[in-house]
Parts: sequence; C-alpha cells; structure tokens
Amino acid sequence: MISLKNVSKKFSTKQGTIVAVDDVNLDIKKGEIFGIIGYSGAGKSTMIRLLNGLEKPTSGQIIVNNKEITSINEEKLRQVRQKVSMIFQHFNLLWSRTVAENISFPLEIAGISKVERFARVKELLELVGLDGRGDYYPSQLSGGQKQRVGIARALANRPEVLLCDEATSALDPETTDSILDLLVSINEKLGLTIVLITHEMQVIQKICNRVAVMENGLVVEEGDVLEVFQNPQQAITKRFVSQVSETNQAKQTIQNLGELYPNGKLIKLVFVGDQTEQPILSRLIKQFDLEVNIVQGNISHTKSGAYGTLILQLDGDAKAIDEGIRFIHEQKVNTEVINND
Ligand SMILES: Nc1ncnc2c1ncn2[C@@H]1O[C@H](COP(=O)(O)OP(=O)(O)OP(=O)(O)O)[C@@H](O)[C@H]1O
Repeated sequence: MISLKNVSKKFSTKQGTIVAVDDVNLDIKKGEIFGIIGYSGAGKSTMIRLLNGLEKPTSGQIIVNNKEITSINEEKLRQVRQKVSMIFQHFNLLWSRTVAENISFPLEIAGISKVERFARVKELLELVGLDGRGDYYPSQLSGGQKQRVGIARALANRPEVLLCDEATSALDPETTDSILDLLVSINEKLGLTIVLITHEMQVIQKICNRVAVMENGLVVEEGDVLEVFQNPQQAITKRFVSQVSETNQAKQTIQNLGELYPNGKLIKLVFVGDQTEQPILSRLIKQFDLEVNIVQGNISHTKSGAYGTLILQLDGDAKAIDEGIRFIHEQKVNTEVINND
C-alpha cells in the first residue's frame, strides 16, 4: 500500500543542515494499522507530511497505492491525495460551520451534489456515533466528539489511507480509548489502512498491528507489536515498552526490594499468548528451594494477543536461584535479571 525506499528529508537552516528523516525504508500493508512512535523531534511529523505529499523527500522514493508520488506532477499527486486523508491533534475544524457542514466540506470541494452530500453526511454521523449532532457547532462538543467530527470529515471522500497525527494526544485517557475503538472499528468495517504517529506506547499497544520506532530521523526498530513488546531491542524501545508495562510505583518497589534483600535476584518474566496460562510459578516454587516474592504482575492486551510481565524476587542460595532461572528459560519464557545486588 505504502512503501518508503531510502527516504531522507533534510532541512537547511541557519544553524546548518537538519536530517529530519534519515534513509528510512518502510512497507505498510493494505488494511493494517501501522504506528510510528518517537519522542519530540524524532521526525514523525515530517514522515507523515512526506506520506501525504506535503513535503518532498530530499532523496528516495515514496510509493502510495502503486504510484511513485515523488516524481508525479501536481495533478496526479492531487488524485493520489484524494485517497489519503488525515486527522489532527487539535481537530482543525471550521468553527463557524456546523458539524454537518464541517463533514460536508470536502464533499463540496469534490463537487458532490447537495442531495448526495446530505445522505453521505447522515451516514458518516451514524458511523462515528454523532447521530443527531449535525446542527451543533464544534464549540458545543467535547474533545472526543470534535475528533469524531474530524474522523467523519476525513472519511467523507472514501479514502484508502487515514493518517493520524497525534490524534488522541489532546484527549483524556477514557476519551482516548473511545476514539481508538472507533479507529479500529472503521479499520475493520471499511478495510481502511491507518498510519498513526504518537509518542504514547498505550496507543500502539491498543490498536496497532505493527510499529516503527523513530529516533533522530532513523527508524531504529520495526516489527509486529506483540513481538516488539515481547522482545524490544533498542534502549529507546525498551523505554517505550516500560511506559506501559511498569508503573512508577513498581519501579520504586524494585528499588526498595533491591535494598531490602541484598542477596536476592529480581527477575522480569515476559509471557506471550498461551504462555500466560501456564503454571510456571507454582512449578518454580515446588521444584526449587526458593523464596519467591511477586513484586509486580500485569497482562496487557495488544491487537495481536496477550502479553504479560511478572517481576519476581528470588531468594535462596546462588545455585538454587541459577537453577530456577534456567528452569524458567526452559519454559521459553523471556527472562531478564533486573538486578544482581
Ligand atoms: N520546516 C522545517 N525546517 C527546519 N527544520 C525542521 C522543519 N521541520 C522539521 N524540522 C526539524 O526536523 C526534526 C524533526 O522534526 P519533526 O517535527 O518531524 O519531529 P516530531 O517527531 O514530529 O516531533 P514533534 O512531535 O515535536 O513535532 C526536528 O529537529 C525539527 O526541528
């Protein structure tokens, strides 16, 4: 659906050249929800602007829907862009127009007749859960409802790709969840390809099939969300994953336990899918002469399956601890010793 081949984007500034996107290769498949995560300045906005043709790459190729958008003329680019829509962090609604008129706006530009526009707006209001709100003004709506208008407007011309630019960053957690649910439902109902940029791993965890992690313009890690959660490779990815799997309180507990039990070992187990149902812990306690304290445990649900972490403190003699850890390894559970103190 979308392919980036050795794409770089450089900006010349008074301070010198900034490489906002650095030799990126990506393939985004039709119908998937693909997330791009990174901290501020990583290059996410530039990436999304490259995908909708608002920026031209300094080098490399971008293929959207079988069209190489870096070399086509303005007219052809406009045709491709009609199939690529976007929603924004601050909604970008027209405040002097009603909800229905906002949604209708791209249809007017496309020259759709009034009767057809009316029918399509009605359909879209239902799709995004805003039935009966067509005559409201944006200022009369909550943040989540404003984003629903943004989504309806973006879908008006039946795009094939929806780009989401930090679409839930201005919303509270509960509203974020409802907007993410809506994105999943339209992805499934309409077969729409969704590309989102975010700095929140919760968003990736909840709705994405695959993720690319960006740092300093580079895609430093990419893969299936469940795999990335299970086995993050880069330091930055580990930080993002821990945003979801470890609370600050638990980090504090780990530190405290490290001080309280200087001879023990703290280990983190990562379970995926069926492993979350195995009685590994009870077998560990029965088979080895170990004191086992549970420091923290949770199960997160990603779009592709369950993922759980369990932090244990193992106390006993060094041999028993090593054997216990070896036993867990043998169960093919990803194990990491957090401290050796
Ligand atoms: N038009 C521009 N001119 C000069 N530098 C730019 C321009 N656009 C982006 N940059 C620089 O490119 C780098 C990447 O910026 P970008 O906005 O893509 O990152 P980001 O990950 O989206 O961060 P944020 O979430 O803060 O927007 C930054 O160093 C930024 O200052």
